[in-house]
Amino acid sequence: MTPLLATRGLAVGHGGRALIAGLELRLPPGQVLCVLGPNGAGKTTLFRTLLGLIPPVAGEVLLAGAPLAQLSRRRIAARLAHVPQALANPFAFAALDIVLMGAAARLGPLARPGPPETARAMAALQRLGIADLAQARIGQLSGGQRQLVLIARALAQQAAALIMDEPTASLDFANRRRVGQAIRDLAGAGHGIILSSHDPDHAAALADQVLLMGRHGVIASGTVDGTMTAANLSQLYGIAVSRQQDAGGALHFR
Ligand SMILES: Nc1ncnc2c1ncn2[C@@H]1O[C@H](COP(=O)(O)OP(=O)(O)OP(=O)(O)O)[C@@H](O)[C@H]1O
Repeated sequence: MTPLLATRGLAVGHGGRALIAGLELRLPPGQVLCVLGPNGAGKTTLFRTLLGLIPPVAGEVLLAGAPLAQLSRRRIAARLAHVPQALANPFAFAALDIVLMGAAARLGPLARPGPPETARAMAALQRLGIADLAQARIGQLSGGQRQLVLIARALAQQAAALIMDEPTASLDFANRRRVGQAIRDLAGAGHGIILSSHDPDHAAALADQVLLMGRHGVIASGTVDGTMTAANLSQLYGIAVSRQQDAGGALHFR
């Protein structure tokens, strides 16, 4: 099966200098790939490269088998959506307006969203269980609600692959769980999701595959169980890490 997103010999960085090289990622439908790494390892740089916002230092990104470099912004938007961090938004947009931006991403630059786009935006809000927030101002929502609105925007874009920048950062326990469940539901519906996290426990609970991105290159990648070992995480963060598995099978790192 053609992966939704893949990389071949990808090196990412700035000004022609690679932060990380030799990335061979493969994101099939229905999978969550979590990128873990210390501050400054290059997770955001990788995501910006996968989104086509900065060029690779070497290698290439393939979207549904097609080289990203040959696709227009609109073709990229049809296949890949970005969910940024839910930072406080000073603008007085309603949640529905934000989601409409996703629904309109495939329209031409001068086209205005019409009834089909509004219906798609409402359906996305409904799917995430927040249709009642459609008219709420984004600035008045909680961090968790804002994150769900941004995921709804990506869904309204109807791209199969989603890139999420620390989607559960700064969320409380309940919202973290809610957003985590939404991510697993999306994978269950056939989306492929790449996300970053600073929480190994949460990553282990959410992901099908992980990429451990160290300051000097990839430390390991593959399944959660085989990759998230105490030794690999100790190397990744430069501190002693122990791993435990609870009775339910969930992994915990200390
Ligand atoms: N536009 C830029 N030009 C040059 N260097 C940059 C640029 N953006 C980021 N960097 C550098 O690239 C390195 C990786 O940054 P990046 O933001 O990708 O890391 P990160 O893993 O996402 O970190 P964090 O976990 O703190 O978000 C850092 O050393 C950063 O200073």
